[in-house]
Amino acid sequence: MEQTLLLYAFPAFVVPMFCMMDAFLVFVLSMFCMMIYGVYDFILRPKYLRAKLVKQGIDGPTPTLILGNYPDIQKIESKERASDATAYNSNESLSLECCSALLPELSQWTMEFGKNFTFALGKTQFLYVGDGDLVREMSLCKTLDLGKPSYMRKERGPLLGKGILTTSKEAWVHQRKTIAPTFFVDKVKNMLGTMLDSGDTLVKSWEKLVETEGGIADIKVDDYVKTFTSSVASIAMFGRYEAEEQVLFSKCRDLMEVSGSPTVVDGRPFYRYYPTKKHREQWKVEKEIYRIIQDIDKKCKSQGESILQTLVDASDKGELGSCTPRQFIIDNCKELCIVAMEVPGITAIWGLMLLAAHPEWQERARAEVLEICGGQSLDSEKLNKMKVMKLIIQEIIRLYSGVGFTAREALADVNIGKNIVVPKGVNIWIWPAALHRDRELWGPDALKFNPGRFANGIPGACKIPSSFTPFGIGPRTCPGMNLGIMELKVLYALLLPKFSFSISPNYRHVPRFDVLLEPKYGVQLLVRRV
Ligand code: HEM
Repeated sequence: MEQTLLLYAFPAFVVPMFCMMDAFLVFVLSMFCMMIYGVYDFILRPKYLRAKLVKQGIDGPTPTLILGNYPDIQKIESKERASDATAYNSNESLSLECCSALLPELSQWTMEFGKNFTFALGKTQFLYVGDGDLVREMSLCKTLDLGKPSYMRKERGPLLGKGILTTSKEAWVHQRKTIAPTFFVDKVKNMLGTMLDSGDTLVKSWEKLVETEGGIADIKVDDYVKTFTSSVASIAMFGRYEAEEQVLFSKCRDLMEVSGSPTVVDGRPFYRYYPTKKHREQWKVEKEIYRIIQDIDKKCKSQGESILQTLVDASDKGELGSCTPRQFIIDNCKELCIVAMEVPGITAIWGLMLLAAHPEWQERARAEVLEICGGQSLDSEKLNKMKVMKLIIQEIIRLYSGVGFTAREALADVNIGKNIVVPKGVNIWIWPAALHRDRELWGPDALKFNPGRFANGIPGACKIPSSFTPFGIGPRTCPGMNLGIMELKVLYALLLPKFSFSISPNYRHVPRFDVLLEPKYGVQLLVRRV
């Protein structure tokens, strides 16, 4: 009897005890696994990646545990980062050196370790490629194992989402095959009419300003230029540029503004999840953009051909990766709006500043436009004949192409040329601003604005032509290149015959690198009628 009672009591008493022990064991085990994983992820893996690079002759500053080289960066930046320049003094020549002021740590490490070096931001190991020969090898590397860094999607989620700029492998191939043909030369040629109309609106508004200001207007050109690029982008994307699209592009600008520099660069891991004021603002604007694109999409269905329609058609076929069809449409649409407005916009703004600071080249370009157009309206044939303009645009994008880094992540071990194997997990950075100012590649006048250097093409200007990378490298080069160049040409060809410009005494020459390389306080010009 006693035995039977004990048998009955056994489960009632012991089972919960076992359960508690089980739960405790599971807890201890999972803590142990997490610790092991943490040690592997934060300490062993970065050490292993760094050792693999060092073994191949690529050295760099010694990282600290967990934080990597963040402490070094803070030390160097607090010493070296230039304070904002004062107003531009027209008696002095404009300094086109900006790398050591923007990211002094990269300049210092280049001096210490050579043009290629390795460093760590937290647990992420980087390979910085500043050597023209290695850039050339990279540009020949076609493997899909060179993808986009995962930190871009994590840190830039609200801004970029899962569109073409952040995806890799087969999902990227599908996005690329969908998007790139929409910017082929024949498609871009058809956008000329739109560009001329938008450019004409800009010219008329400056004419009015100059007139009301008594012959010379002090104009901050940024908003005018970005309205021009937004309207061109909008008509390509949606077939129209009306109130709703104007709100969309202005929200995209707000999102860029609140996005600032990525946290992987400023050193606060997991910071992106904190509901700070800035982050809440980003999440709010992101949602607004999502809603507006959805609304436009409903209306666009009846509008016929547009890039949005192309995205919709491709969203239910091909490899979407981790995207839902809706994300495929909306994230790509948002990315394209942002890129097509901001990058040619910022490049065109820098270009106006450079032309204003170099009246001799401004005059040559004006004379060429007047000679070729002879009072007639612009067309593609006339644009193609503008040789001086071509040189000027090449020099503008050499110095200030707007884009910060060309970034890649090795998604498997990747051979670059014959000598280097980049181990899986390493991020690669190429910095065009530094590469395009390298005296060994461009000669002693690398820091001068000299469009004439391109008179014999890129090989005549640069010792290793494939290290001229304003539009990136390899299979991921910019698909919007033709559109971007044509926008610059049209804008300058419309402005130059009407206006001459010089730099306003209120201009402050402070390049800023957040999402893109832009003029921190905008570009302010003194504009007169010719
Ligand atoms: C002067 C103007 C422009 C410049 C200097 C420029 C520059 C660049 C650069 C450097 C890249 C990175 C390439 C790489 O990672 O190797 C890029 C990518 C890209 N650009 Fe542009 N761009 C310009 C205009 C445009 C325009 C007008 C569009 C049209 C939407 C556009 C769309 C894109 C897209 C979609 C990508 C991502 C390509 C991919 O990852 O497959 N760009 N651009």
